[in-house]
Amino acid sequence: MIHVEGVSHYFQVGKRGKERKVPVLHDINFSVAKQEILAIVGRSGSGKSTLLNLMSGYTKPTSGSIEVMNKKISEMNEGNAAQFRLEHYGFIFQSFQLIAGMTAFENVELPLTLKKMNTQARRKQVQEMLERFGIAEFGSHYPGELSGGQQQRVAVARALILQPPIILADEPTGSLDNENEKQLLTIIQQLNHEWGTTFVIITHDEEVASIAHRTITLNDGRIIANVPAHREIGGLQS
Ligand SMILES: Nc1ncnc2c1ncn2[C@@H]1O[C@H](COP(=O)(O)OP(=O)(O)OP(=O)(O)O)[C@@H](O)[C@H]1O
Repeated sequence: MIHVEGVSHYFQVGKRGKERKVPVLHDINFSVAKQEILAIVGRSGSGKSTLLNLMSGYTKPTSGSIEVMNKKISEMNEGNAAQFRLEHYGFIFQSFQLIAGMTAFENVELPLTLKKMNTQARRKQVQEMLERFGIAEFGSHYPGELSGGQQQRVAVARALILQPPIILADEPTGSLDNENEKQLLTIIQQLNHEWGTTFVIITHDEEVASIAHRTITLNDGRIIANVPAHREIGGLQS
């Protein structure tokens, strides 16, 4: 599904004439299987978000290649990478990233509207998604009228409504309390099982890593561990 091969990356920082290179990732190699839940852990500054940006095609690696579903995203131009993201990825962030001026229903509906799906089919699909996520009664609420846990469920419903094959998540439970975190992890496991969605999740949180099929640990831009959990991909997890 995803193959990261020999990826190194540095950022150029400083004023013109005084630029210097900041190496961030060094010779990163790993693959993600279809329907796998991969957790990426590591200290602050170890390169996790940079790696996710490279996998999503927002950043081009200094060297090495990243292939996603048989396409080299690391070599795509901006337009092709944007199109690729629309068709293959859903994104979940710690900060939800909901549109404040739209209701919960409209936020979840947005990807379907952009896809020009007809109104009736759209409404039905959004309603089903809100029900599945236990937030149907809040459809008419604006994000500012929802709790953090409810907002994150809206954000996850929006990320998943087009059933993308891959979800990239950056600290998805970072703003949630224990109860909301558990609910979100249950939803992730269900969709992973039911729809075969592949998840790559950056996390500081051991609870999140506990639902993963494999955990990669980064330290100073290097993979220092790549450890499978003894849990079958595609199987229902306890
Ligand atoms: N655009 C940039 N320009 C220069 N340096 C950057 C840039 N983005 C990230 N860095 C540097 O790259 C290193 C890795 O950052 P990154 O955000 O990938 O780490 P992280 O593991 O996700 O950290 P955190 O857990 O705190 O989010 C850091 O030293 C950071 O300062």
